[in-house]
Amino acid sequence: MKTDDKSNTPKVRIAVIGKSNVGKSALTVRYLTRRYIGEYRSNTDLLYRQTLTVNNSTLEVEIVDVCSCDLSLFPEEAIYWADACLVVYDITSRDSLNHAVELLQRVQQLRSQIPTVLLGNKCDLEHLREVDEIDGRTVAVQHGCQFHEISVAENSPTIYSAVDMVLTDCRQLQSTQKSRKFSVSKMIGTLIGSANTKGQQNTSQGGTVVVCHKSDLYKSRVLKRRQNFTATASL
Ligand SMILES: Nc1nc2c(ncn2[C@@H]2O[C@H](COP(=O)(O)OP(=O)(O)OP(=O)(O)O)[C@@H](O)[C@H]2O)c(=O)[nH]1
Repeated sequence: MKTDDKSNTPKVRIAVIGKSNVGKSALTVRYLTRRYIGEYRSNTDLLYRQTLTVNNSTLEVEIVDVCSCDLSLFPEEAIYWADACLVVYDITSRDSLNHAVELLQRVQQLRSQIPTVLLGNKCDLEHLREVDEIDGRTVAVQHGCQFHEISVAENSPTIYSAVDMVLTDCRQLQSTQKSRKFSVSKMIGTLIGSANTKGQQNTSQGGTVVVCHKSDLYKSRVLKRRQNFTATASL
């Protein structure tokens, strides 16, 4: 999570990944708009942006709905870009859980600390179930992430609580990182005789959904992460 460049509104970025047809787009649109879009076809990644109030805090939330057109391509840029990750499978497809396991392994290799939630979607289709709940839960435990079964079609309340919880986790992580950074800069400021007094404006924004391409955002985000890494390593 980061603070928006133009305001003090904290920003949280979520990547939604999973096999094709598991309901990633339906989930993203449901969470942000409370609506269910049954048929949603896209052959590109889509970035949704909306200002939300979560647990009494205003957040600018960006969600990238990662296109799964080419399953052999792991969405590395999206994972570097994100603060949290939702991995979705379809309880009526064993293959989709297997794919989710591969994704979770890659996510852990790249970003071992990133808050992650495994979601088993379409639990309204009980008669077509191929994946028992315990199987999904076991995978989640093995990969140290949260787990929920949901039905985007039936508007499970768990959709909102699960995403709100991961947003809250991101905020807490950000606060910890901020206070650590603050004490380091304060210490350096004391040493060289100038405290960091950089001012910030607070202009919170309203709530609309924006759909846009994200390639440039990814580039700057990945670059910033690499710079942060160098800075942390050198301290
Ligand atoms: N029964 C049922 N169908 C669902 C549910 N969620 C999504 N679907 C349906 O599953 C299909 C795929 O949903 P999408 O949201 O397009 O899935 P996706 O993962 O974004 O698919 P790609 O864009 O191919 O990656 C659509 O026909 C949805 O209507 C659900 O909870 N229950």
